[in-house]
Amino acid sequence: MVTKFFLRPNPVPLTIVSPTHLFLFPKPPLSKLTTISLLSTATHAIIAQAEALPYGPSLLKGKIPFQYSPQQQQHQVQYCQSQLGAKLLNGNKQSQEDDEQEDHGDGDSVIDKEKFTRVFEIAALRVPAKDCFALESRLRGHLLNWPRIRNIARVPGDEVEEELAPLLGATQNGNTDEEGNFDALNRRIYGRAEGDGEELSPVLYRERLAKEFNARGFVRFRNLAKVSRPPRKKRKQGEGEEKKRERNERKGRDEFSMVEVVEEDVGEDWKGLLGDEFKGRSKWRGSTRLLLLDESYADKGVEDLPQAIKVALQESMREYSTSTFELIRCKLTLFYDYWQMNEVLEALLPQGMIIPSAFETIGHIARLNLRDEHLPYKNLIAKVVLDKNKPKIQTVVNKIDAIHNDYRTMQLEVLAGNRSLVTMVVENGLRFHVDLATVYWNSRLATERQRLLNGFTRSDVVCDVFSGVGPMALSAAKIVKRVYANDLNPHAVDYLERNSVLNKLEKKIEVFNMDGRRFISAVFSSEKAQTITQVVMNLPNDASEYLELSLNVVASINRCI
Ligand SMILES: C[S@@+](CC[C@H](N)C(=O)[O-])C[C@H]1O[C@@H](n2cnc3c(N)ncnc32)[C@H](O)[C@@H]1O
Repeated sequence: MVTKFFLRPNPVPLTIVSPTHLFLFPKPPLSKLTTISLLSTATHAIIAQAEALPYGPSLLKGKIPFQYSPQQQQHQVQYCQSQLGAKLLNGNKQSQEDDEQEDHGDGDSVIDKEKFTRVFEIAALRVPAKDCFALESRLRGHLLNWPRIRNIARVPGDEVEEELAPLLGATQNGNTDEEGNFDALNRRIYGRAEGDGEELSPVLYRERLAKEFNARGFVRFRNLAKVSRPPRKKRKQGEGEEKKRERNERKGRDEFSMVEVVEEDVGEDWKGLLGDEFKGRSKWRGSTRLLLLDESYADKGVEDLPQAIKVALQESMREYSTSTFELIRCKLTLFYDYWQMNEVLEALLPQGMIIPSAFETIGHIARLNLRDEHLPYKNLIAKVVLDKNKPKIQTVVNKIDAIHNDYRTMQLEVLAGNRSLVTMVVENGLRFHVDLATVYWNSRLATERQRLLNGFTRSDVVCDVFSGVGPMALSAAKIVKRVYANDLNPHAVDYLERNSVLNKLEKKIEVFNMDGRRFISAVFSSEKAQTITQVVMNLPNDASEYLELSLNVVASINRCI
């Protein structure tokens, strides 16, 4: 049974998770065991606020939204301590083996994603939906501005169907008030308004239209609005009320974050901020949105909001006579999927350990090159790499040994994801099928290959002695007259042939499967030798030997001629 838990001598106290999903922060000196501390029994466990934490979201800030009973906590601590003690005493060996068996390489049982959930209390302005974008750009400096979190948030029930607004007595488009204002204005200027008897003269009528024309909303020009606006996306057929409700419930939540309202309008004194103009404004009953405010306003009242917000709201009130605002308290929850790979690994790996952040991507495969110190956490690391790089990455492998064999294939261990090592790589506009279990591939050589290709011309004939699956030979075939490609590995030759067909280059390439020495002798003793202008040899360890051979062969041929 795998049991893992945090033990970390840093300002974050131990957080207890489910009994089967404890975290391991292994091998601190025994004296550090005393740093285990428990979260309070309050409904929310507050992570200690480390001093001078950086601005923005952090796993060291916020609250953990779940907690265990004191008995459960006690049980967990005893369990953790006994496990850790056992691990330390046994040199961590046996437990590690157990872990590996249990993990089956996918690390799923190692990471308790719930542990990465953090709740942040923030304040938000509830504003009319139609004003939200304008206000967002005006107030940007005072908004939350957290990476990947939209400043404009949606919550369930924030959308009111246009047809429903009048039933709610709302003045969503300001019709009632505007109508009244307009009539009053007409009466003041002309002594009468529409409906008072006489028809308005064409001039007055035009004047009225001009006043009513609202470039944003086409208030009175429904047909014009229809022509100008792009058609609404048609909802999928068969999507019923059920789906609609579901969509509404999901509002405010995506895969990595969720916004919930916890306290409705906490701004009693809007008049104090916005002046008498605000007095008597009825509550907005149309569609609304939340503008998430900077974290420093989390517990501020209306009176503490800065002047810039006041000015922006006042202008919005002037422009839209019905605008109204609310200051509300919200909960922003960030889930495991929100955090970046390095943040998650930093939380999981022991303090001071270098966080593995680089890997080579070969098609859908991420290839790690883990250090020895990482090996006890290899499944954990691989799972995080997989989670954080999906869907592009489907498999995570680790290079387990230096390349020793003739075919230059790597010894790879699949740590997470699907086990297929057959993938497709795109390089230089060409597609290459590769099976990392049987052939050589190194994406890092792409630049070097490009450097060589830049020297080739249409009149060249290229001889690639160690061609592998053809990254050089096929790229050259796109440019030059003819390519002779050879490899000792039959799998590589098989893929080379397939790849030449896949890229429609089979007519320009001739493929050989023999030892490089034989290939050189054969090619240079045939009539092909007369045409070859470029020879590529990519076999780092033995290339010099082959170069010598090539030169000798060429020299002897020249002597014969
Ligand atoms: C470093 S890889 C380079 C492959 C290819 N040029 C590339 O960049 O992907 C070396 C290749 O040489 C092949 N090889 C190794 N020894 C060989 C030999 N004696 N004769 C021919 N090919 C050989 C291996 O199978 C391997 O595909």
